[in-house]
Amino acid sequence: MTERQQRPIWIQNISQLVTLASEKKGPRIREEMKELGIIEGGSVWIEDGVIHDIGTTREMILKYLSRAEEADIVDATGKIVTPGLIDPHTHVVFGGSREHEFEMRLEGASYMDIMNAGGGIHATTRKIRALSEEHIFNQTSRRLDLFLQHGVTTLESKSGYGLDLDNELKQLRVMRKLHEKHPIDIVPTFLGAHAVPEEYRGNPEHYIKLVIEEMIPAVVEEDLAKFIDVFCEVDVFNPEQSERILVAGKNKGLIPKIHADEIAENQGAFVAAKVGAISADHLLKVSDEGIQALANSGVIACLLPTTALYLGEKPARARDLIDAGVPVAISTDCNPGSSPTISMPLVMNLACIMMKMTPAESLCAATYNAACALQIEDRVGSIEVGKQADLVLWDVHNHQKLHYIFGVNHVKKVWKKGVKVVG
Ligand SMILES: N=CN[C@@H](CCC(=O)O)C(=O)O
Ligand SMILES: [Zn+2]
Repeated sequence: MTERQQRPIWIQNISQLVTLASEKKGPRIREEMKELGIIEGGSVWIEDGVIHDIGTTREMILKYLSRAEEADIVDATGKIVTPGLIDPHTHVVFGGSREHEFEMRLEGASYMDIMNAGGGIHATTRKIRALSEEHIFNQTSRRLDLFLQHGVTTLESKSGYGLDLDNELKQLRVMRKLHEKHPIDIVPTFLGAHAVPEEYRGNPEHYIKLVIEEMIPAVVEEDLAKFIDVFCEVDVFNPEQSERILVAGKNKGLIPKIHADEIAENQGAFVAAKVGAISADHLLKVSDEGIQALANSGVIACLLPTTALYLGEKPARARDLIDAGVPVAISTDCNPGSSPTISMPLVMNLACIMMKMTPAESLCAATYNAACALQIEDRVGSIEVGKQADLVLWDVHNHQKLHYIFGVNHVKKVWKKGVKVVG
């Protein structure tokens, strides 16, 4: 059955329809992050894959009773509906796993020690280079199923485990195929500057030349990425190199993002502000001045609390960022080293528990502001007439409970473009 021929879906008696709708366009800051546009006793009519109408169940019965027989009716008594979650920072296309590094870290090794000794990103790079496209596709597709079961309907995915022309393109082509075949929408980011590969050790400038002169043009030529990212970190790419790579990408039409101030303060926030990045991600060690630079330039802070937890680091300063007027998004950072998780609901719980964000701020950060970090807020991230019908039905009475009870998957049903894909 094509999308055109689908029966309409009518969700009724929703305890809270959490729309995130607002007059405000663009990323939300400060108090705006708490405005959830809740309709108590809500109802949604979905038709042709889009949100056709919303209101209270009482209003919607008056409007749609005569068409009730055409529709598949869902009774959502005692449950809430939110926009599909959006994960704006993942490394979900990877091969193998790194549990031995987890044990090494438990015994005292640091993330950077392991990477500098040829593990970490380099270990996953060896895997990606060795595995076939088909194998990587199948492994990632199973991971995407789990994301979907946990309420994620769109995610960003970075390359950065190929670290040579062929294998970076291989990773990005897998993303394109997954985007076509899997219900989850994938927004691709080129992260060729994730590490200096082992064969260029001691020669970063030669690798940067390859990224700028060969990889970026090839990625753009095949239209394989929307964003460009760089791991701006002590012992990886310094601020000047990071800026050069991001500007080269920007000049070819890619939108900059940056791994900023994750392990050490490394001027990442300033680079983000200078190049006009859409987001600066991690920010565990950002300085007060760095926060101000982000606020002044409207860069979105994408915070990754599971990474801080997993690496045993202090969480990012979400409160200071929000108070300074920086829009905040949150993400899993799904990767095999510093955050092997697929759970945005866990990230939302931890945004509250570790970073003292309120449930409302957390939900905004995982939906609307996350959509802004991917520049797709015109079609997803909130429940508004005409937007894509990407919705989650949660088995909780109110949105606070979603954040309050943790370690449980509250997802009951998920619709992607108006098609039920979970439940
Ligand atoms: N910090 C750099 N990149 C990832 C980790 C990648 C890996 O360890 O494989 C991150 O965002 O945490
Ligand atoms: Zn990352």
